Amino acid sequence: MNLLLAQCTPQRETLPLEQLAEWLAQVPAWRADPEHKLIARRFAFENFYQVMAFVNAVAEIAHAQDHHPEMHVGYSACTLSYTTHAAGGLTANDFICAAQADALPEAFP
Ligand SMILES: C[C@H](O)[C@H](O)[C@H]1CNC2=NC(N)=NC(=O)C2=N1
Repeated sequence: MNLLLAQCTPQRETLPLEQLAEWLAQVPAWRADPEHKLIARRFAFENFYQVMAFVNAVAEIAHAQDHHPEMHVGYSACTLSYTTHAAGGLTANDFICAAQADALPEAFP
């Protein structure tokens, strides 16, 4: 699956470990928690204007994909985490949105 072009669909089953490893390798800046319930990445910026532009772009991805992150927003950084509530863990939807967030501009990649 091309994660950048993919569209989220309703998911109720978490991913098998093998698939998880393959997609984690495609979004290397993201970390899974030890229980593989979520993936997270910190994005760094020069100032709050850049942070909020990023937050709004991530919101557009969420609307388009109907899949929604947790966002921790600070003055010069935003940490995103994705999990699929309906599955109780990680699904394709989390990796699709992570890959699409990776494609947004970042001040300090
Ligand atoms: C019907 C709709 O697709 C679901 O409620 C979506 C909305 N956004 C969601 N976002 C996330 N992160 N997990 C979900 O299970 C989820 N479910």
